Formats: sequence, C-alpha cells, structure tokens
Amino acid sequence: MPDLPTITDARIADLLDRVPRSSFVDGGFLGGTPSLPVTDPATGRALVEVVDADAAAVGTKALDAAVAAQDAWARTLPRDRSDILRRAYELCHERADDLALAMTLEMGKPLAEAYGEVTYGAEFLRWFSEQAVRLPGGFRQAPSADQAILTVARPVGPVLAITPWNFPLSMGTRKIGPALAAGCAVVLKPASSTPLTSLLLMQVLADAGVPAGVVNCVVTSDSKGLSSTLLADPRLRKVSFTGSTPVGRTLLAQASEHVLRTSMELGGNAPFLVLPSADIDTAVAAAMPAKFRNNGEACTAANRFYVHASVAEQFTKALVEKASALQVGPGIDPSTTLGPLLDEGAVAKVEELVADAVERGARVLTGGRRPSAEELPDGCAEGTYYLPTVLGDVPADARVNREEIFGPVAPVIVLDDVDAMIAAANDTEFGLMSYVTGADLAEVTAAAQRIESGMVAVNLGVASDAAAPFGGIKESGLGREGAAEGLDEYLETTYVRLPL
Ligand SMILES: NC(=O)c1ccc[n+]([C@@H]2O[C@H](COP(=O)([O-])OP(=O)(O)OC[C@H]3O[C@@H](n4cnc5c(N)ncnc54)[C@H](O)[C@@H]3O)[C@@H](O)[C@H]2O)c1
Ligand SMILES: O=CCCC(=O)O
Repeated sequence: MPDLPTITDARIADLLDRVPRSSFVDGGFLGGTPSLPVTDPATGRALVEVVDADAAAVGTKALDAAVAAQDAWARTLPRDRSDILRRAYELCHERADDLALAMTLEMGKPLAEAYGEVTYGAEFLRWFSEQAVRLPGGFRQAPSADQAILTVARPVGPVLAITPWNFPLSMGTRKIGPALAAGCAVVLKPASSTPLTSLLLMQVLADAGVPAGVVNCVVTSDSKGLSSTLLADPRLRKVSFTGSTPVGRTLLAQASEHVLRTSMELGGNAPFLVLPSADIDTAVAAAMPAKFRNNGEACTAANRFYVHASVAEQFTKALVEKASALQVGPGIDPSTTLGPLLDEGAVAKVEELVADAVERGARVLTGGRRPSAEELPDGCAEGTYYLPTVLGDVPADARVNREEIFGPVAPVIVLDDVDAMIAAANDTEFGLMSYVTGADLAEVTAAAQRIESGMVAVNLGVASDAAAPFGGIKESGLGREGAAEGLDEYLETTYVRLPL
C-alpha cells in the first residue's frame, strides 16, 4: 500500500469537476440536467448532482445499444477481449487515486480501504482477462456409438448487472469482467447513491478499447422502473444482481417471465465462531476486519460472535480493546480507520438494533451510540457516524441475531458447547459467509464443514479473492462470482453430436 495522499479541498474539487455526471450509453455520456444529489456521508453535504435518467427511456436505449453490440462482441477474438480487459485492469491502477477518492467521498470508507478496493476490483478485470482465453469446451466419444459429443461455450447474451453502494467498484468489475470475457454485452445499473465510481469505470473501459454499446451504465433513482422495463424485454438474457435478499427475490420473480439466467449475490448474517482451542490474538486479528472492514457495511461482515465460554472473557476483553481503539472520522483523513455509514437511515437502523438488544438484556461494552460533535473533526457534525460497538450478554431472541446489522456493532453470545455454537450459527435463513477460529485443526475442520454457508474463513477475517468462487447458499443467493465458476455464469453450453 503506497502512502496515502493528502486530500485537499482543491483535490476534491478537481475530481468532482472531471467526473462524468450522466448515464453512459453506446460509447458516450448522455446530456441532461443534473438533479440527483450525491452526498458525502462524512459531512452530510452534497458533492455533486448527476442526471437522473428516465428509467424506461434510457434503459431501453442502453439495451438497444447492448443488443446491437452483442454479436460483434461475441465474435471478437477471445485474445482481443482478453487484451482489452487487461488494459482496463492497468488503467484502474493508473487511475487509482481518482477511483479511491470517488469511493471514499460517495460512500464513506476509509481511503486506505478504498485503495484496497481498487486493487480488489481491478483484479476481477485481470483474472477474467486470463480466463477469456480459457473458455470451456470439450470433445468426447459417445459410449454407445461411433459418434462424438462436442461441447461449445457460448455467451448467454445481453446482461443486466445491478450493483449495490457498499463496494462501488468491485461489485461492478466482478460482473463486467466475466461478462466481457465470455462475450456478453452489459447494461450496468449502479446504486443511485454511488454513481460516480461506476461512471469513472465507464471511462476506464472505453479508454481500454471496449467498443461502443458493449458496456452501458444507467444512472437512475428509479431502479424498479429500470428493472421492470428491461426484465420484460425478451432481448435481455441474463440478470446478475448484488444487493439485499428482498430485492433479489423480486428480481427472481420478474426474471421468470422470460426464463432468464440469474446470478444472485444477496444478504448475509455471518456467524463468527471462537472455538475452545482458539488463540486469542489470532481470533481478534480475524474478528477486526471481519466486523469493521468497510465500516461494517459488508455482506460478509461478521454479524454474530459465538464464543466458547472457556475463552469468552479473554476474547471479549481483547475485542473491546481493539474496537475502541478504532479512529472514527472522515474517510479522507489518513488516520481514520472507521468512516461514516452511508446515510442517516443506515445509522438509524443500527441504533434500532442496538436498542432492541439492550432492551432484551444485552450490555454495551463499548460504543453503543453516535459520537458527539466534539468527538468528531471540524466540519463533520452532520456526518453519519456510529461508534465501534461491542455488545455482551446478547440474548438469542435479539434482532441482531437475525437481521443484517450493516454497521460497526459486534454482538457477543457466549455458549458452552461447540454443537450449540454450530446450531446457533446455522439458525438463519442466510448462508453467505462464516468465520471459524481455533488452533485445533480437527476441531476447526469439523466445525467449518458443518456450517451452512457458501464461504468459510478459518482464522482469517477476509476471504474475498478474484480467484475464488464468492457466493452464498440458502437465501444468500444463487451462483458464484470470481474464479472459473464466475465465468460459467455468463456462458451457455451447446452440445453438438458428430459422426466419427
Ligand atoms: N452477496 C454479495 O456479494 C453482496 C455484496 C454486496 C452487498 N450485498 C448486500 O446488499 C445489501 C446492501 O446493498 P443495498 O442497500 O444497495 O441493497 P439493495 O438491494 O437495496 O440495492 C442493491 C441495488 O439494487 C437496486 N434496487 C433496489 N430495488 C430494486 C428493484 N426493485 N429493482 C431493481 N433494482 C433495485 C438498488 O438501486 C441498488 O442498485 C446488503 O443486504 C448486502 O448484504 C451482497
Ligand atoms: O459486501 C459484500 C462484498 C464483499 C467482498 O466482496 O469482499
């Protein structure tokens, strides 16, 4: 990680002056009058306004462009698609300062983490540039005849990619990378609260040589209008969604009309297990990013800590110590390690969940409130901050055990039996991420295999990797992103039978 740059008002003004402010369709940014504010959660002030696209009209225009570009892109040599993706990866790194600052400004993550996301997000472009020239396919002899079975991978066709605000760059590249590698054209719809990073990504892709129409980006506050228009259009062949489970459910229902391929990366409720054999330093070192990375606003965030009674006191004490040492402030300040939450609604939800837990008997061990204006740097009083929080004695019926907190709150539940810890971990409709910490390999492996989730991190707080299949089971989603599995989501298999 390079030293973080000093962010001055002039630097922010320069970026905001250059960042595109409207939808990107058929190779160009559209005109229009900006009216949709993008707010800085660190100060509560509007950064810029962007053009709020008419969902049906601009959505259809974007799909027209994607459909027109689809065949030629599918026929573009895999080597050429690979080279373009590779160039886009390089450009993301060359433009890391702009991309990172845009993310910190529009959603609040600390600048160091925003640079981390540039690396992570760009990696999907590099990984899939390498996969573009390794499309699957096969040739085998039919067992009962002198005939052959040939399988050929083909792109599914135009894709609608819908992304959330919490990882504005990587959630886009995790879809666009494999889609372009497979030969699919894309209409991206970013969250309306964080359009700037996606618009900068459009510039990256265009400058890398992605032809007009192959990637389009519709910025609109009317997400329902956009999805209902495009999902009703039979030319669209796939929807890839990252966001909350309720919205995913709606999109799955809409996608059934034209029997679309779907990929669903949905909500989580990750359990974090501290087993009897856990080394406390290792467990806490994993717990900190598992809980507080991205201000606690990650689908993978540890939502519930099930700690074995034999290590509970030591673990909780160490977690409280580390959590209370986090530096709350605006993401652009290099000393900040916990930035503001997205908006007032996000803080209100966290307050509500903490109040519910406390009413039911939980104890606030640190935090448990918003910081006062005096505890924040000048100019940040209107920002949407919440102190890093650890709750003890959290009862099983508290809402924090069931609902995604999406904020910097760690509920600790002490249990004296490993079976009970695993049963509690699995007592949720979600199954995205889980964390297991322990030094006894047999104990850890047994627990990891019994937890119902698409991903398990052992003695680690982050498992995300472009080379790994990311995704959930149960109501956390369908399909995988990243790795070879991530490319398969954008391919259809055609089977050809041949005489030998
Ligand atoms: N599994 C994953 O990989 C993953 C990654 C990041 C976030 N998430 C989840 O996303 C949620 C937080 O993100 P969010 O608040 O932006 O989620 P969200 O579901 O509210 O919104 C996600 C995206 O869907 C759009 N949207 C909302 N309603 C829509 C509709 N009816 N039709 C079409 N689009 C619609 C939004 O504008 C946004 O672009 C959390 O639940 C988090 O766990 C999951
Ligand atoms: O918010 C969920 C995505 C987090 C990640 O990809 O690491």
